[in-house]
Amino acid sequence: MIDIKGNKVVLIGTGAVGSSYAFSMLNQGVCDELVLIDLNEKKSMGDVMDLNHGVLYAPATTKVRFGHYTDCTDATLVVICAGENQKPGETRLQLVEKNVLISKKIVRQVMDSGFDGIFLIATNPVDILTYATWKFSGLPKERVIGSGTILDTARFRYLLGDYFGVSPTSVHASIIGEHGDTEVAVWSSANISGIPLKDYAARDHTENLEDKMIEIAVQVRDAAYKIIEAKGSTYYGIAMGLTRISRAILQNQDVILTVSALLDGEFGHKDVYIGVPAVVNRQGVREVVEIPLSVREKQLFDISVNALKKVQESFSI
Ligand SMILES: NC(=O)C1=CN([C@@H]2O[C@H](COP(=O)(O)OP(=O)(O)OC[C@H]3O[C@@H](n4cnc5c(N)ncnc54)[C@H](O)[C@@H]3O)[C@@H](O)[C@H]2O)C=CC1
Ligand SMILES: CC(=O)C(=O)O
Repeated sequence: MIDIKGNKVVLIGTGAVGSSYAFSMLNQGVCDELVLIDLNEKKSMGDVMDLNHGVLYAPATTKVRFGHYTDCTDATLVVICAGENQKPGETRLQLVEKNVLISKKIVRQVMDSGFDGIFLIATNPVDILTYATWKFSGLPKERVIGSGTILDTARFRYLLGDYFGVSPTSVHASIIGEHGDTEVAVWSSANISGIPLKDYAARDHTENLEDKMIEIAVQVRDAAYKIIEAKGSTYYGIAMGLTRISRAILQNQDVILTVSALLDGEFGHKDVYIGVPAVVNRQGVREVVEIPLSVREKQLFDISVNALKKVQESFSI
């Protein structure tokens, strides 16, 4: 059983994604203590100093410090953002070999500390890396979570909100499947405050909704490629998505988020970590929520599962 009092988070990997996550956590006052670890110790130490100089202006006093793997012993949450990122034009799946090796070393050191909390993984390809962490750690599936399609869903809701002129919080829609090229937009249940998209669009949007839907789904799928082409890597969006998941865990929120969770029969699949809506709380993933899918969406989801399983099977994880 996880200690429900402590709110200690250990972050491993303080590159662009990790340091943005640390900044976001500090700004939202989500944890009591945030420990930073990276192979590049000097960079982490610099980040610790820099972040601490902002604590005065944060909503809560988070203790930020540089640390080592022994700090994981009593951590509630270990967040892994360490590893290679994509170069322009590279897919997430092309990172798999290098990042699985890095993950193996990191997870071993975390587990050697006696860690008995929850892992949250961001390193790409995130679904495969989450599966690898689950296998390497030996922890129950509920306590190993990947960021999955949290970012893709945020991109989707942002673009739909922008198109329809409403806040993304009023858009209810999700992206499921691989965090990558085979992800699936769930149009069949997408709605704006309960109103199906086609009915909402009929009010004042004259454009062909089908064409717009295709355009938005492509924009979501290819967003990372565009950002990487423009500035080298993506980090703010995922940092805020990771903070949202961390808050759901640390504050025991029972909130439904699209994260990478292990399927155990849900959606007709087993033994694969993939982006799905799931109830997240202090125990990790409480349950996967089997939202209804159209026949076409289910076919696309199956293709996504098979794409991940193919990569999974090519490794002796
Ligand atoms: N899940 C998602 O939605 C997203 C995932 N990512 C992924 O996050 C990962 C990190 O990306 P960036 O921060 O941009 O990369 P980065 O290159 O800026 O940072 C990576 C950090 O990992 C550290 N590192 C490498 N090996 C390590 C080890 N064995 N132990 C400890 N630290 C180690 C490096 O020293 C470096 O500081 C990539 O795999 C990237 O693809 C990025 C954006 C979104
Ligand atoms: C890099 C990445 O996975 C993303 O921005 O979606």
